[in-house]
Amino acid sequence: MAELHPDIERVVFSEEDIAAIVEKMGREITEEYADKNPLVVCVLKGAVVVMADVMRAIRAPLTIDFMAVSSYGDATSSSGVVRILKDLDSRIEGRHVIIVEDILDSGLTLSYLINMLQSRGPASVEVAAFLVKDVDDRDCSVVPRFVGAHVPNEFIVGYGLDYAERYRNLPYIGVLKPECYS
Ligand SMILES: O=P(O)(O)OC[C@H]1O[C@H](OP(=O)(O)OP(=O)(O)O)[C@H](O)[C@@H]1O
Ligand SMILES: Nc1nc2[nH]cnc2c(=O)[nH]1
Repeated sequence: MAELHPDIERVVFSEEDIAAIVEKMGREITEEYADKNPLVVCVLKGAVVVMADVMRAIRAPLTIDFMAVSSYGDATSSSGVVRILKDLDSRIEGRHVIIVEDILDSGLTLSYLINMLQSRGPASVEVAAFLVKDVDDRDCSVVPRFVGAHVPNEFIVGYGLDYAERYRNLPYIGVLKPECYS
């Protein structure tokens, strides 16, 4: 087990928890997409870690692509104004697209992305969200087809998730000590 980072107050998902969630998501996606050759899209930067794990847990042919977006907001919330920093390399017309996200919080980022991708004529667009935060004010238009696990409404880091670009490389997911927020 990895040594606990001194800034982490509490672990929410251990490496073992994460591995089990990844396998479950991989199994579910494999069952539904075995014959569909999906395009699995990673939303950078946060989803890069879950993407690397989940794509290897999908036992079916697929291709991958990446988008980089930036949501305007402060370090712990997004505003819904999304800027595309890197678009897909692939055309998605007629393709079954699965967007892999590390976390669904307000839903603003995904809502924007889904609308944008839908306008390009894919066969389908679904979301695989590793974590879904239990919040009251979610944009209800976003309903992930695949959910890894639910988390309470608190800010978490690790396994791709950052605070001010730090902590993405922690192999577990946890809550920061209050004194670590600046
Ligand atoms: O549901 P929402 O409230 O929109 O929040 C979810 C988004 O927030 C995080 O990204 P962030 O904008 O922090 O960028 P990052 O992926 O580069 O960390 C996360 O990776 C999701 O993309
Ligand atoms: N790091 C991090 N990014 C987020 N984006 C939306 N919710 C969260 C969260 O809880 N942690």
